[in-house]
Amino acid sequence: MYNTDSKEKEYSIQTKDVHLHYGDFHALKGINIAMRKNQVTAFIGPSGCGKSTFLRCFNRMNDLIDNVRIEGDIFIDDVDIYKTNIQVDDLRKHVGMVFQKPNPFPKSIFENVAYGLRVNGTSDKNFVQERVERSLRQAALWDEVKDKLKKSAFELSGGQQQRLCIARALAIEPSVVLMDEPASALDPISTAKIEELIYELKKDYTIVIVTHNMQQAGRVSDSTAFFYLGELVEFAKTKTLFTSPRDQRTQNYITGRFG
Ligand SMILES: Nc1ncnc2c1ncn2[C@@H]1O[C@H](COP(=O)(O)OP(=O)(O)OP(=O)(O)O)[C@@H](O)[C@H]1O
Repeated sequence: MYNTDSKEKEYSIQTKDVHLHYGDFHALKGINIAMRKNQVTAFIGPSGCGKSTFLRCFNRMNDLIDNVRIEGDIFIDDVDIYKTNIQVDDLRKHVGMVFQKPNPFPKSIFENVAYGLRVNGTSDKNFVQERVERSLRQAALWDEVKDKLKKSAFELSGGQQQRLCIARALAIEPSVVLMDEPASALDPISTAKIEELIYELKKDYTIVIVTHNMQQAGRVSDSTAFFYLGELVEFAKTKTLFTSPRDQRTQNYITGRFG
């Protein structure tokens, strides 16, 4: 159903006039954006401006919240994910997510990565083995864990656990990976590893990352979107947005005048 042919497609995520209300509160106000395939897009903006809310729209995580109303269109690889009759489970196989705090399951390292494959009914042992290894390599964790795959995921450090969660997201071969402040709970060395990893992963995936850290946005992203009070104020190539923003509000934010 999803069109992921890289030759044909320029954009992986496109939204048209997206509004989101939490009850009476208007959290997203008419967001239009087109995010390129195999690029990293960063969402920045002061606390409460709607970055995570917008990110959660892309895998329909907001559906779980009471009183949410979403209007507009969100296309992921050409499928309108709110209007087409799709299974949310299928969408989430296509759009993986990594959260702020590492959240491994109380299982072994191996089983954490194999989890999505097992849920999808994959039982071929060799296939699972290969996919787990490949995902751990992609997440730059294989060398650190290859001799202890049967150990509990909780025995890993916080930074390793986060890379394990990235491997778990990659194992089911999504097209898009959403990351909500993936390094904010980590020390500088682990943060650097996650940033390198994000840079590597864009060869194979489209990545959207929410970050409070403007230096991080500058290091890892190709394009940056600045949000303010539920509006998308400015979206541009990262270098352009940080060196010559068009909007005064962006200028104020990146120079530390608020937020
Ligand atoms: N489940 C919810 N119910 C009601 N309001 C919510 C809910 N989740 C978020 N909001 C409100 O929507 C607005 C946007 O929140 P959101 O978490 O998307 O912002 P954010 O930019 O990601 O903030 P932060 O950087 O602090 O994580 C905020 O005013 C928040 O209080």
